[in-house]
Amino acid sequence: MAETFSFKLIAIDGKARRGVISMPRGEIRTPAFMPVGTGGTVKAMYMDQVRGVGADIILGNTYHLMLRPGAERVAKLGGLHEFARWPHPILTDSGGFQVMSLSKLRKLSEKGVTFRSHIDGAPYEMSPERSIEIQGLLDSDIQMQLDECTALPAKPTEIERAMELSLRWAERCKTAFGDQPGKAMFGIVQGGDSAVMRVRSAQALKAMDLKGYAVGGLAVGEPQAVMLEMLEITCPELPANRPRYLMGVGTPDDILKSVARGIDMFDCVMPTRAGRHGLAYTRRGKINLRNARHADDPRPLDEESDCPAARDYSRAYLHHLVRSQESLGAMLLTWNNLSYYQKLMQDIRAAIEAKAFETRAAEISEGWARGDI
Ligand SMILES: CO[C@@H]1O[C@H](CNc2nc3cc4c(=O)[nH]c(N)nc4cc3[nH]2)[C@@H](O)[C@H]1O
Repeated sequence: MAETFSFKLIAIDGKARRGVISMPRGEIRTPAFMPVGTGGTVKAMYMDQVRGVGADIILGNTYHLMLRPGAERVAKLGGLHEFARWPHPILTDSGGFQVMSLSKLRKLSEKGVTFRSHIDGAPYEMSPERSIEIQGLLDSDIQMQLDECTALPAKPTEIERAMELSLRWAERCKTAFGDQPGKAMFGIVQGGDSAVMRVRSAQALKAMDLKGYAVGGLAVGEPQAVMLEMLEITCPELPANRPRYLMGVGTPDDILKSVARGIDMFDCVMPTRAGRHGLAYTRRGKINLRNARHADDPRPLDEESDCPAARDYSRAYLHHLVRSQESLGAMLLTWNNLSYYQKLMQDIRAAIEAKAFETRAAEISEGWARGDI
């Protein structure tokens, strides 16, 4: 355990980086995948299981938690770690993205955003200062600045406006966050699919000397090639000795390709959401357990996995659970998927240390393509 937030690079292989973030609540091995725990729970999982598959950190959402059960209430109950019984690091998103994608009647101004809850229509205001205040009430370890994520495609003037607003909000969040040595506030690079705007955003945030940097405004439906091109433009502008977090990403293939371009941290609803919809991620590719072809298949998802959900249950049983909409179906597939994602991250970290990332990445991708599943 460390008194203060620090990031150490252990090995570099091309642009791929193996590092470790040290914080009072524990260490985060990078490249890292953060299971999404939106409302203070990683859906269909016990927190001990989340830890058991190898997660060092989970993600929470300011937007959801401020609406229900309320940030002040969580603070009164001892903060999000106590509330959700997860004593390890938590990163919270700032709410801007969720306001724009979930809430109703939202209005954005220099001051912040006003909106109505998607749950009960109640009115709320969220300024950069209030977002940081809420993340503090949740006792979040890594807090994200409030930003405006531009939906793509967008006009250059729109991309520039939102990117510049986000920079002003970054300054206000840095001031509101103040000096908290055991925690971190990350800036978020915006700039849509514009190289010029991405560089301007990254350089301005670098000048603020923040403890970490997220690449935002991506994984919003753009082609993978556009996302990767934005990483090739953005990462070189960010300080090498600070963590880089690609928000909302992604599939196993997205992760391999983004690590290869210098990204250290990921979060994505894919493994948990897919698990609830009958989809299993395996080293041989994705399996849709809804498909009737599994009805009589006695094989497990992966006989070599150390995860009981992958090793001890037949595909026929999983197919039955999914078809019958049994809760255990979502539980076992979520467990399998998060276990697969963490095994992938472990594989990636070891490959970078061995200076064999490119070869290993190709082997992993071939495994998916074999398709003998
Ligand atoms: C396209 O699939 C949907 O999209 C989400 C994943 N993609 C994503 N891109 C993001 C960008 C930002 C950002 O620019 N700023 C802040 N503060 N948070 C962000 C969070 C993000 N998440 C999933 O919810 C999924 O349902």
